[in-house]
Amino acid sequence: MRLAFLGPVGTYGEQAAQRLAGLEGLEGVEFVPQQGIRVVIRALADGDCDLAVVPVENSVEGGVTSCLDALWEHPDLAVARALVLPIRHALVGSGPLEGISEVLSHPQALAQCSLWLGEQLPQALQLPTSSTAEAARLVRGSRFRGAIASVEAAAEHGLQVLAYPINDVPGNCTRFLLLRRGERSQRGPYASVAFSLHSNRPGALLESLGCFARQGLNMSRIESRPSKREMGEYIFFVDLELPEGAAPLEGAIADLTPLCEHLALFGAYPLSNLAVEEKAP
Ligand SMILES: O=C(O)C(=O)Cc1ccccc1
Repeated sequence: MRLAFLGPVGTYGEQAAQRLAGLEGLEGVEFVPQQGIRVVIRALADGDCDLAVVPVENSVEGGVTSCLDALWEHPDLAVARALVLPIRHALVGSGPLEGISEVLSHPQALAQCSLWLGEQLPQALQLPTSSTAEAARLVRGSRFRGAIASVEAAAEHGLQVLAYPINDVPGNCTRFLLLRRGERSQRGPYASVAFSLHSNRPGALLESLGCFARQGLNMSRIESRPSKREMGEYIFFVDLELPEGAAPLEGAIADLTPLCEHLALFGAYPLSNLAVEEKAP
């Protein structure tokens, strides 16, 4: 079984992929690194891989737009499982810290360490890369370039840890999704849906959210993305907590369908939270 993840080795995506494969009880998985989040999803959609792991939301920076857009564009893909991973960034390189004039990393990682960078390396140029581990790979052999990546990525790419932890928010964590092709399940403790509405009129969104409220479904997240067709037209992404049994979700979807131009259920799935486990004594 081939599993696509955001590579190269040493990304947070790889950590999440290994955990998610373990939680699914999969054995003999071939982990296949890809160059970007959209490429990860394409590898699954095109049948080159059987599974894919992508970041969907960060506790500090919010939704990963490329992932949300890709889910909307690929009705053939389903969410099988979710995992919340604690994210602790390090500045890695061949040192010393004072000599670093360029910092490379994934844009999310640069944003998650922006206060630290402003205080410790205010003059350093910030350069975006396709992933944190790609940044680590690129700074190898340089004394003036550093990367923001995990401690594991530093070891993987033969670099020193120059500062750790450097994320601005101590509880920084990211939710990753395990995706597969095929039917989208309606049974599981969490569900993700997205919809666009027929009409832009007073109360239209309120009416649509009422479909969840009437079934007693708690929304754990709501986010809107531009439809990209017209200014002011949106797609709403909603995560729901499902009580035992699928009936309330079926009821909500049945009520919501006539209000929507397009409605997609990405799947119902289990979620594991390693950030909570980390906090437990
Ligand atoms: O680049 C990585 O390591 C990723 O997996 C994407 C990412 C970047 C920053 C925080 C969480 C995930």
